[in-house]
Amino acid sequence: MPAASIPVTVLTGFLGAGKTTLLNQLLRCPELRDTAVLINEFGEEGLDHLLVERLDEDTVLLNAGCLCCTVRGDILRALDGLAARAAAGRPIRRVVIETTGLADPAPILQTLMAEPRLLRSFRLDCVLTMVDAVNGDATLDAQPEAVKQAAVADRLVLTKADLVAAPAVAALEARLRALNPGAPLHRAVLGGIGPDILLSAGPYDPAAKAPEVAAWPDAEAWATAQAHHLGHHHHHDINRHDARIQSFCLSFDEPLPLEGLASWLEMLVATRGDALLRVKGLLNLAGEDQPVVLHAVQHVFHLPARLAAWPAGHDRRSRLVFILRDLPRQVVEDGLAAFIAAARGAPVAI
Ligand SMILES: Nc1nc2c(ncn2[C@@H]2O[C@H](COP(=O)(O)OP(=O)(O)OP(=O)(O)O)[C@@H](O)[C@H]2O)c(=O)[nH]1
Repeated sequence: MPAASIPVTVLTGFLGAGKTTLLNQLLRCPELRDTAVLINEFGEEGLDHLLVERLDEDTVLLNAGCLCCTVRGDILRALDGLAARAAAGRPIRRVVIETTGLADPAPILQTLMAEPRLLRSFRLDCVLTMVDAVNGDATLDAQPEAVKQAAVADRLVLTKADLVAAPAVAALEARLRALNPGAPLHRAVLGGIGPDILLSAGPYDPAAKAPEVAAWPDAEAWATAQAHHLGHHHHHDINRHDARIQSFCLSFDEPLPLEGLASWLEMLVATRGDALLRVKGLLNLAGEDQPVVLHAVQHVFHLPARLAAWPAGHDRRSRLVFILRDLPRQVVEDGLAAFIAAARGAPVAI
């Protein structure tokens, strides 16, 4: 491993756990200047690249998709590009890869630990896994990738403890400690944690993990070799995520009435919160100059936030990204259209 290799942090955690919130806070710290960021989102069209506040030439978007070979190819290409820029004198002191919330982290770890040309310039430093105190317990029960994310972590960060009673937080922390006894467990409310969470973590040591966890990246290498051998490498591996999960983005040219949108979302969260893995919106609301960001995570509808301005270079259409389990797109489109039409016929209150 060359002494000058650039440390890479993998930032993971289930949908809506608070990864982008933490990243935005960390990227403001002077200690983390010269950090490049790779963002991978699930679905055809994501919004994270618009919600990460520092968007510059060192922020790279990976093609949306599950973590099959296609996305791994993107990671390789993106890291090659960063290595070339570092060699040409650009100060890149660290890389953070924000994975999709549905990502099984093993393919990324395997790529980072075993790809010879990456090892010349980069070293896997730390896997930081965020767990949401509101949904964490249910998510660990239902989603095997969330268990993997927590089990491979070097550091665990529990978020949203401000929304949950202390005994439930303590029970979830006990579960996480049992799942990954070696990883220090921190808490962060709205991304409030210092840069040391990244700076003092690495290097990643698979030998320190439970034996079956340490074996995951190798199992991954074997599976990849098989897939290539079988010529499957351009297909999504549906086992990487549940085939019942789908993602899509709806966009709207005209400003939306907050009233109709909010009543529809409240209804959806109340009746189908189980199906609503994630909703993210960047919205142009009628009567508002600033864009409004909206987040729902399963049964939790977070307080909408205003951004200071529209992201540079992007039009002002509203976009709503959905990640749903067992809820057809048509049901969502029809319900939303009906609520919007009803609200447009009525006076809009902001
Ligand atoms: N109350 C509270 N809300 C939080 C906390 N951390 C994050 N949130 C909110 O949770 C919502 C989702 O946060 P994000 O940072 O977008 O989550 P993410 O993990 O990047 O989401 P995906 O990229 O979809 O997986 C936002 O509305 C945040 O403001 C926290 O500690 N407390």
